[in-house]
Amino acid sequence: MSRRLADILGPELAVPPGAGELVVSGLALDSRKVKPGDLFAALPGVRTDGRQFIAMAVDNGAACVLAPPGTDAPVPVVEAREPAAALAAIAARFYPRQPAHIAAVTGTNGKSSTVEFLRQIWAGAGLEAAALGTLGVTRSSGRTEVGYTTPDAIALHQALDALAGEGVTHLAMEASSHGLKQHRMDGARISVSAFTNLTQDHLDYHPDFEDYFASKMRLFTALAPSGTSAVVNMDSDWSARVEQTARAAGLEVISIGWRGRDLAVREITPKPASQIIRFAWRGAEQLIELPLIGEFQTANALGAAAMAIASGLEAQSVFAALERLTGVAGRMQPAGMTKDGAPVLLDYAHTPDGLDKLLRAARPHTRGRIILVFGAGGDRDPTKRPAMGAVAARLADVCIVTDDNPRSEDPASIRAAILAACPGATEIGDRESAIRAGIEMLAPGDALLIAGKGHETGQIVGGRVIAFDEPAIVARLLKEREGRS
Ligand SMILES: CC(=O)N[C@H]1[C@@H](OP(=O)(O)OP(=O)(O)OC[C@H]2O[C@@H](n3ccc(=O)[nH]c3=O)[C@H](O)[C@@H]2O)O[C@H](CO)[C@@H](O)[C@@H]1O[C@H](C)C(=O)N[C@@H](C)C(=O)N[C@H](CCC(=O)O)C(=O)O
Ligand SMILES: Nc1ncnc2c1ncn2[C@@H]1O[C@H](COP(=O)(O)OP(=O)(O)OP(=O)(O)O)[C@@H](O)[C@H]1O
Ligand SMILES: N[C@H](CCC[C@H](N)C(=O)O)C(=O)O
Ligand SMILES: [Mg+2]
Repeated sequence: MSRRLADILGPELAVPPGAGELVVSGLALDSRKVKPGDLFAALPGVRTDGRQFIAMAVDNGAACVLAPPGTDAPVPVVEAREPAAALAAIAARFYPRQPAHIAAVTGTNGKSSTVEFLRQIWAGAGLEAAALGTLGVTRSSGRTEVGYTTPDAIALHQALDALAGEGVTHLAMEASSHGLKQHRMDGARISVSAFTNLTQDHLDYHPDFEDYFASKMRLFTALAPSGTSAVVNMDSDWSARVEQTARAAGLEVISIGWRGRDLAVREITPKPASQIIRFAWRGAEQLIELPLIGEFQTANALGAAAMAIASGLEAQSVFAALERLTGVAGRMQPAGMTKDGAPVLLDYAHTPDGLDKLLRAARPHTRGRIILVFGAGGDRDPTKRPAMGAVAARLADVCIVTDDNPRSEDPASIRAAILAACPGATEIGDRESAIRAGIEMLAPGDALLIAGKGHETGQIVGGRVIAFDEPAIVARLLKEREGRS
């Protein structure tokens, strides 16, 4: 695919002198991936600056460079004061097709679940639907990985174009705070947006909580067109400010949750494998049975339902669809049970609030003890480690602290930071051994929760990804236990 540079710059960027007929054959933001004829976007980064790699990009055949004003290069330079935002606009023109309806979800927790539930509701209504986020691109036919929750502008627009080309009309995507702050999805044409909740995460990347909040709010203030609907879950501490921000941006707020006005939750009754939810939709009482456990899954399912209605589906058929939802990979995922029926559940809780919600979700379903195996990621917000330890100490009966993607850090010091706030916990660094210990402890009535890895298939140690198939490991260890008894 090739395009004239002049055709992909749009009105806001000037064509460099002499580059009027220049043809660009691709886009790249990593000099190591530049191919002959590409436009190389030299973006300022956290660790370094893309401008340092212009020479490498040109050596690899870059035809032109996108960079801040005043950048020198031996090829034409497209100057942009905000090169990341400019790249998003360029990528949207280079890869012009997008699904007609794009729903975008932001918040600390619940994005992947909400977009997957929305995809299921749309698909059940006969629409060509997809979800895009941490789990990759999901279609009814299966999943392909994308590596990020919100991929970079080039990868994102390539994916949007390909999905539209395959006939996808309805896409639900995750808007991460990194993605929003780095303008990765500024070129996506959003028709409905949503906010789930806001609690601590990513304070390694965001200088403070206000910056984290403001980054999330770009979805409403900069991306969602005025007049479109924004679904706001009202049950988090930040919801009132979120609602105000959305209204000020000219969005039609649909407020949901216990404190919601459009969709007001009245009562949730947990059953062994489901929950009965009584709620009002614009004043009319509704009663449904959601075939999933955990109150947080109710919040996500109702958020998806409100977005589906905002996208044009009829409310009663959407609520009926909630009764057919299937669980999201790695979120409260049953992974087996002992022969006495003590369950093992896998979950992706990796924040203090995620753990809190997970442990509270499991409690009504557990007669005996809740045994929790968890860790915290390396090269991620270190301040969430003791906070996660404290939540675990408060709400689990037995805690086993283990490793979860130590990346470049010393795993023992990550565990130590958790253990400092989780005094009674057992420390077992090796994740498989930690799971084995949890399984060995299970008595009738107990439940084992294994948090942090969810759908992930590897343990990232240093720069290496070591295969770690948690469902298969749990199945094998349960079998071993049964073999001995
Ligand atoms: C913290 C963060 O967001 N980092 C992203 C960011 O990297 P950076 O700012 O550190 O980049 P840098 O190393 O300073 O380099 C600056 C520029 O020079 C370029 N470069 C660099 C080296 C080189 O040899 N040649 C070259 O051209 C880089 O491509 C980059 O454009 O820009 C890079 C290029 O797009 C991303 O790959 C990188 O993601 C890193 C690997 C990452 O781990 N990101 C995670 C934290 C992330 O984005 N997560 C969010 C949220 C997850 C969630 O909670 O759901 C997500 O959306 O996935
Ligand atoms: N609405 C919610 N409120 C609080 N915690 C939640 C909620 N939904 C999910 N969680 C917890 O967070 C975990 C991750 O959920 P999910 O993957 O849907 O969130 P996410 O926002 O996509 O996360 P990520 O930032 O990794 O993309 C779940 O496994 C669960 O433990
Ligand atoms: N999207 C989150 C996922 C964390 C999952 C956990 N397994 C970890 O590695 O910390 C992040 O990249 O911060
Ligand atoms: Mg996600």
